[in-house]
Amino acid sequence: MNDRHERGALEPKVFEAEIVTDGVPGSGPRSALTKWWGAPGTAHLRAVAAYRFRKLPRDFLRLAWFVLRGHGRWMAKAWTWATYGDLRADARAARVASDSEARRQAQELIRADSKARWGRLAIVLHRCAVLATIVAPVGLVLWCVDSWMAREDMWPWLAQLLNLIGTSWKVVKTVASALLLVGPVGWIVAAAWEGRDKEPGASWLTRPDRDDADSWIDERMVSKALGHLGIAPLNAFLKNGGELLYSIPARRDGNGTFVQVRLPLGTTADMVADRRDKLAANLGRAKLETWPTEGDEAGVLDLWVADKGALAGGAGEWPLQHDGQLDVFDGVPFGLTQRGVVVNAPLIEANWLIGGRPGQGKSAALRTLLLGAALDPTAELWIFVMGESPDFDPFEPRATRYRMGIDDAVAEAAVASLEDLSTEMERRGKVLGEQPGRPPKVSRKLADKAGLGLHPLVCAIDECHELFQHPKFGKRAAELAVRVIKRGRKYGIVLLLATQSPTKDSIPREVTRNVSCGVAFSVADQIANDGLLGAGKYRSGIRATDLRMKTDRGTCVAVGVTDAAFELIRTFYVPLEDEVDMVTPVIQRALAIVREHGREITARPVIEAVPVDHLADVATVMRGERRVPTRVVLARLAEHNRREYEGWTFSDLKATLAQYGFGPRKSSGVQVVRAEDVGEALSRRGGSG
Ligand SMILES: Nc1ncnc2c1ncn2[C@@H]1O[C@H](COP(=O)(O)OP(=O)(O)OP(=O)(O)O)[C@@H](O)[C@H]1O
Repeated sequence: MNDRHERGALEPKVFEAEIVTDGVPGSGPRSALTKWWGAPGTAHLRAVAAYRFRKLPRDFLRLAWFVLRGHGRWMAKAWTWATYGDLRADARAARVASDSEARRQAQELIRADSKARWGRLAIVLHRCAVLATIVAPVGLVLWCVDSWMAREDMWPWLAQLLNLIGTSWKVVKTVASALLLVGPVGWIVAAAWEGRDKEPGASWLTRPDRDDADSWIDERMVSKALGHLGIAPLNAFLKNGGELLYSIPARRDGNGTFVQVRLPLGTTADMVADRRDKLAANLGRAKLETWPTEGDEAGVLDLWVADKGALAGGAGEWPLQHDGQLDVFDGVPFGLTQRGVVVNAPLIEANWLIGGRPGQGKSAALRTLLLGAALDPTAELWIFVMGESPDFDPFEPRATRYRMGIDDAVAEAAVASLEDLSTEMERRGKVLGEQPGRPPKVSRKLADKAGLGLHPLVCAIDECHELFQHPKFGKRAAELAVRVIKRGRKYGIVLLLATQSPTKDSIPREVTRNVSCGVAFSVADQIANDGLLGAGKYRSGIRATDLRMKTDRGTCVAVGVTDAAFELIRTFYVPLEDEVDMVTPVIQRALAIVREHGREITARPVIEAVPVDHLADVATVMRGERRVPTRVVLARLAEHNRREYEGWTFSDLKATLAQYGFGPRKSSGVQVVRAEDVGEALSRRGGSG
């Protein structure tokens, strides 16, 4: 801690002023030296050197401690080796686990190891003895000969041999005396290495490099923080000298630091995510600034830690507040991610579910998306507000459908519009099928062709839980919404839903399951969290429950908005409050853009339905079965196209089939429609048509 305080005073100062030599600025060797001295690289090196110099006494003590601890560790290792500590621990664990087989194996292994070790020692001693019995007499003889005879009188080969032995002995002596000097140094270095701090990272060497030093995060700190979470297997691993494996070492990632850690046996990422408060405290951060989530596997922890205070403050002004138009195919600027990057929220081929506690910014976020859509001259807007709220009033001139209120008429209008969207999908499907090359989905080019009616159609429903829970229209609204969400994406039809209450009773499960973009502002519990972001998100650490009411207003957790597993987004805010209305000017601009492009905004009260093909519908609801009872056919038809078939009776079905030359038949006492008859009628019609 002290390091940080001390450091501030010694922060490098870079003097940029040039020295004037002989009246010529910036010339001469003195100037070059000054420049070099003041260059950022040199200044940094000086800062590091000064920092290390100040730390010298502390480093010395630290090193001495390492040497001492290194010896301790060696002794412990030697003791473990000598007493078969590892194998004994295995045997103990097996006994505790009542695994007699494993225990027997461990004991056998101890016996076998001990035998092998003594055996090896015996072999070495034996070899030494053999060598001594050969070398000693020969050496003795040579020594005697060399003592009693002059070398000149010896046989030449013997004299040469003795010379060689003499030279070798000298070399050995020189090397030994050198080793005697170097050896202790090597020994101390090895001991210090053995006794070093085993947490990874050597950031203490270069700490002044970082201008965010007081919010320092590196592998060392992360290991320390993880080691104090109270997770038993992780603690045991670290206590036994284990080192965490960093598959991605600490690296700058936007306004924070990212690391990926492979957790040891018995520890999962969600165990860490469950102790997020502690982890945040250990890292000296607010909870919101600490994001432990599950990586590719349950045992891999992705940890992103924001720089201190980096997430405070809003996202700033919406980039399109004063100027510019937009192509919805490119997305709408929505906010800033935790990394400080602008999120271009996808609208085309996406559906949104936005939720959170009251007053946290849902409507404002929905408004931002709609403002983006409004600035695309080809986009059509339908807006339904299921409550008495003026949040979207300024959109009225730009929207082709706008209804607001708590009365049943608004719910009815919203359901009718969802029906229309369903019909519109069928029409668009047909139009697409008629285009050259049968494109699979609406593209920008097709959307621009005014005659085709394939332009982006964005339908927003605020407080949608009121609609889905409506006693009369709720069920139908849910069915239709699911259909639009599942199939609308190909046809440029987008559904945006916002709600205060994202529970399974208020929002149909299928809606939650199928929306591509989930946005959660501050939510109360796991149910609301997973209702908006998807099942299992809370468990894996993606939690909007940690967003604080009021303090984090305007900040949300979003999934599906980018390729990342989640984003923490500070949303842009286009104010619409008591006396400030920045929305209307944008809408005015949007209207001008629409006019500039020669388009018109006209209310579309009814969408022309594609003519219904009864025979084809009957064929569809046969679902490949040979015989289907007429009452089942009627039920399936109503499900398939409620508007057309809801009131149909047996007589209607019979009359319609009669037009195609067949009718229901009796089989096992019930009236059925036969697939054969339908097939024949279809082929007859195909032939005649
Ligand atoms: N991105 C933001 N940045 C700053 N302030 C915001 C942001 N979004 C919303 N607010 C503030 O929060 C207030 C409430 O926002 P909003 O009406 O969107 O909330 P809500 O969640 O829709 O509430 P309710 O559920 O009651 O409709 C706004 O009036 C504004 O003051």
